[in-house]
Amino acid sequence: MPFPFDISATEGRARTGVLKTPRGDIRTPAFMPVGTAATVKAMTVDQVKQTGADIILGNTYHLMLRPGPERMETLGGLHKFMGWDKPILTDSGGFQVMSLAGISKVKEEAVTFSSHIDGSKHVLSPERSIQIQADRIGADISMQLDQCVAYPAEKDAAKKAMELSIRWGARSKAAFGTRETQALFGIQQGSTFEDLRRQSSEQLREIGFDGYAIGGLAVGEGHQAMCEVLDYAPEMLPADRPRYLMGVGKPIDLVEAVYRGVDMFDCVLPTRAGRHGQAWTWEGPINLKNARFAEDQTPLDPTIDGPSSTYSKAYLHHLIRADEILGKILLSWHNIAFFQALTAAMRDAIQHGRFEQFRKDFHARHTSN
Ligand SMILES: CNc1nc2c(CCNCc3ccccc3)c3nc(N)[nH]c(=O)c3cc2[nH]1
Repeated sequence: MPFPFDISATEGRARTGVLKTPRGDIRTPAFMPVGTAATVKAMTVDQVKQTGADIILGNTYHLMLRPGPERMETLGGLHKFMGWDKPILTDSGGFQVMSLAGISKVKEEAVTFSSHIDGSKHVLSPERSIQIQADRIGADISMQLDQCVAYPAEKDAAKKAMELSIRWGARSKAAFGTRETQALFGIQQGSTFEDLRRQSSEQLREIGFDGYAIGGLAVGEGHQAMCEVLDYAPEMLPADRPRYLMGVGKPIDLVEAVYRGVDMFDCVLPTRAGRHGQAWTWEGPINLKNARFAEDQTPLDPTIDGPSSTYSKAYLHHLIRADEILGKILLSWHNIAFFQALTAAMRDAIQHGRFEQFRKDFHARHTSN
């Protein structure tokens, strides 16, 4: 029985609802902070909770290299290990292998690669990825193993990767079996080719998943090209199940993807940008390193609880300039809280039938650079 997904309101293609899991409810549209190596970088789980996040991401690739799948299970699984008792979604590791690992080889049977940490050899098959995600890490939501092609892609290469991903999707589903307290999401591929994405969607639907991700985007195509794919891709997927756009994105990407029917997001941007002094605001990103903040006593955002409303830009400017650890902590915390405030505002707008107005106001106020 898949997790109940109750859509409480829609406006055009945008939806708002709740994905109910044994470890807690996930309010959608949802932004999922990324916790690569069993930590949302520079934040305690309590701080992550305070931002309003309902779910975080774990990463099979990183965790299988360190501390290792079997040790993770010995230690009671990721929730216990890191002290996060709400839902965790893990990616299957294939994307990270292609972007992080040393030499890697993709075969029908599995991906083989050498660790970027110590060069050790590893094998990731659909079956092994499911075992690591669902049984060793204990993820509430696991992702099928897939192959994401770079952008731009030749249509033939995109077709081959999409068809391999479908075969791996079927093997992932078979390995996952039927579970009462855990879910498995399929991943749509097909690069920027509408017919490939349609073929992928139809075959994913036949296999049957608890939720469906849109993969193969945020790989360098840019906002415009991504939106052109999102003009059709989300609605090729079942309307009654969650749609997760992987690796996205900037605030403007979230607004435009929600407008086109996406429910769930993950991105390293809030924490990564925070560590480099960038703070996200309703007017767009600002960099606290900039001298113009040296005597600015206003807070980042008085409407957001926590560091966003309790510290001056001048203080944050000082911390970042001094490369103080606290600067990375406070800006990561603010950015995650801002992304939660953004998704909360979109949920509220859709619930009250004013998302169109929200989207217009957002564009008027936000200058993305
Ligand atoms: C940034 N752009 C982007 N990211 C993509 C990802 C990874 C999503 N983030 C997962 C993560 C988990 C923990 C720690 C860090 C990251 C994808 N994952 C899969 N499986 N397939 C994709 O097509 C795919 C496409 C992507 N584009």
